[in-house]
Amino acid sequence: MSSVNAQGLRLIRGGRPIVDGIDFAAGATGTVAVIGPNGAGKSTFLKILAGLEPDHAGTVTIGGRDLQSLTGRERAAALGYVPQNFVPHWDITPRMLVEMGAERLPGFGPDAVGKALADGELTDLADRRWSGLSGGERARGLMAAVEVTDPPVLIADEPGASLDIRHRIDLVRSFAERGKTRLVIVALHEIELATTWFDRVVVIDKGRVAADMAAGDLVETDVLARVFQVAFETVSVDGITVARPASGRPV
Ligand SMILES: Nc1ncnc2c1ncn2[C@@H]1O[C@H](COP(=O)(O)OP(=O)(O)OP(=O)(O)O)[C@@H](O)[C@H]1O
Repeated sequence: MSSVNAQGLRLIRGGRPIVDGIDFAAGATGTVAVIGPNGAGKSTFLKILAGLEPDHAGTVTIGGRDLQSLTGRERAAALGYVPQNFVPHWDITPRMLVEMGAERLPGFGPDAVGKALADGELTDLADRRWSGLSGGERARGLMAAVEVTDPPVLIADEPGASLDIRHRIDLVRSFAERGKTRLVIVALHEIELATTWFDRVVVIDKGRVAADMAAGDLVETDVLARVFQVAFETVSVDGITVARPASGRPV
């Protein structure tokens, strides 16, 4: 189990700050949704947390250890990262990808690979080439390759973007379950899913944190309308108040 602590994150690209002073701290368990408009800096923020943008300013610690000081193997044990875009360099199969995930860490055998493939409903597709898979099947393969390592910290960048509604709900449900014992940080665009299934929502706008609060508190504020420039309404679902766009009306 690992807490995450990030202080003073800043990253310049193309001569401008695309992450512009983000502080973020999370305990060893829970679910955090990262939302914000296109280009707000969500992916860049998650890449910094995953150790993939080493030229950023500021510090990131995982389990109290500076991320930059970890070896590749230690980092692989500390966190799992699901990128927004993944293009394999050769025509890999889901089984090969999951095996590569499992091989990164000791103690994982064929049983774990088979279970991860089954959990992703990929058993029948396990040996099909990547080029022959649909977008959603690829997304499930990618998730399976990270989940097989059962990382203490799971960071995922729009992992449900190409999934149909059932698989998307299955995915957020699995994040909610995982968040009981692990830390899960997910960027996504579906405000309704973010406010329904995640404990906490971080809203990023123009490289900064516009709000960072419990989902139930966020829906009572005007932050969503201000940041997204769309009117939102709240509805009560199973005793949880969630936000959804009010028929796409602009603010
Ligand atoms: N290498 C780069 N050079 C210049 N600008 C960049 C570079 N990488 C990212 N950016 C810009 O930084 C901003 C933040 O990008 P990022 O991918 O983090 O946004 P995002 O919030 O994840 O967006 P989306 O919702 O569209 O996925 C964007 O305006 C993007 O064009």
